[in-house]
Amino acid sequence: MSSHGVPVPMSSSKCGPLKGRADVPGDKSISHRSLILGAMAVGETRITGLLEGEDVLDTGRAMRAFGAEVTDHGGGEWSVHGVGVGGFAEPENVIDCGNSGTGVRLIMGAMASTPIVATFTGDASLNGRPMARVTDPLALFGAEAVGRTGGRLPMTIVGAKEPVPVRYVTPVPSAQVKSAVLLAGLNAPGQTVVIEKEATRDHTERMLQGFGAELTVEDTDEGHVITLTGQPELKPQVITVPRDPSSAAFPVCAALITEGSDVLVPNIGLNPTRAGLFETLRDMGADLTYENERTEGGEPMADLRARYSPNMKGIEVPPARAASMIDEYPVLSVVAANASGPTVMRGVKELRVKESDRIDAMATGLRANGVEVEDGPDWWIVQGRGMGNVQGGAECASHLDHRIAMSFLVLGMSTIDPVRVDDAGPVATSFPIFEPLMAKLGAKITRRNA
Ligand SMILES: O=C(O)C1=C[C@@H](OP(=O)(O)O)[C@@H](O)[C@H](O)C1
Ligand SMILES: C=C(OP(=O)(O)O)C(=O)O
Repeated sequence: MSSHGVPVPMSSSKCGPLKGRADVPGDKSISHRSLILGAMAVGETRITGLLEGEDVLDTGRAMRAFGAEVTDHGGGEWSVHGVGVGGFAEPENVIDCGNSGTGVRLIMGAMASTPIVATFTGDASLNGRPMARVTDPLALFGAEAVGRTGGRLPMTIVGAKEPVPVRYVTPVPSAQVKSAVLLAGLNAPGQTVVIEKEATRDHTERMLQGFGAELTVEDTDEGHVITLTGQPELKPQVITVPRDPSSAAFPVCAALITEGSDVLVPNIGLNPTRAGLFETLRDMGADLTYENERTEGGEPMADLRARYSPNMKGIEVPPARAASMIDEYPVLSVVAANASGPTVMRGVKELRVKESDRIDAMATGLRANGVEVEDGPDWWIVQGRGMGNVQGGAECASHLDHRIAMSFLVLGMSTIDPVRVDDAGPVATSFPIFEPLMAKLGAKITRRNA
């Protein structure tokens, strides 16, 4: 569905080699956090390379509703004039976070320890996703939440009048939950502690330190212990958003399965909490190299070079790697379908509560296109058919999920018959230039009539 609610059906088919350079947009996780932390700092944060996808634009609008001045200077340059920790104003209207779990959960955290009331909603996908995972810990700060049955949006959060700091062990491996607690901890006096058993993306921790908060991270027997001292004055920052490894995944995987391809995806952050897919592809035998490796803004970076890799083998993906590639399993399953032998993915229950049930969405579409897939509550196995041997020819449902839509469009580049996607509109949430970028490399992705 486009943001206007009209489905955007597309199809993709075999094409000549993909060649050239793919400049993917800014990192979605860092873009959300730049706007939210900018709004909680005192003074003006400048942001270059912000992802101008619908998810992030919704977060920008939300920050305005809470009183920050958010200005688009054009060309990915933005500024946020923040109101300080505890300075959020009460929004006059409902906050619509669109399709974005990150947006709504982080913003709920950011306002939960301030004595204001806000009501949140989203699209049909977001309104079906679980929110108790954030409202449970936010209640410990003193915030109250009233939503629909099952802890679903629309939901009203009554911020704590006298917030208290919290010690919280995250029950699910989720950077969104961790971040919501840390952002709520900003306006609680004393130390808020979050403990996670499995490390998840650490952008909130790094950025909070960058904004001047006192935050320490320790590895202990209990897990990863993050301690934040509340009520700091956050100092505005100048931020250059790195390009998004989760978006880079699509041209990289497309190149690996399209005959003769050689694609360069420059300036990709390889923070170990995000780089699991690329390691996995290399373990499968992909011709994927890191060129020009360097460190920028404290983050490891490289240019990714992906070449057609006809002899990849299925593997058992280490479950310990799941959090570092959680958004990349759908497109990995497309590569797995073109590898030889089974690819086994375990410890991935979280895939069932994303924009769609991603195991079910991919398994159904892959099966319809001639790939054998088995699945259980927290695992799935894709039986690889060998490069170029997937039949294709079926229509796949994207279920309002950008990553499902893009994954099936990548699948169509390798199949014998074209693959159709019922609605690629959601791609605009995270990768608004996906279509022209892939076309420039040589992909055949076309819009169809509904
Ligand atoms: O914190 C973030 O920016 C994100 C965390 C992940 O979600 P979970 O924390 O729910 O796993 C990921 O799927 C999402 O795309 C972005
Ligand atoms: C899961 C995702 O996003 P979110 O949770 O922010 O909707 C994603 O981008 O793959």
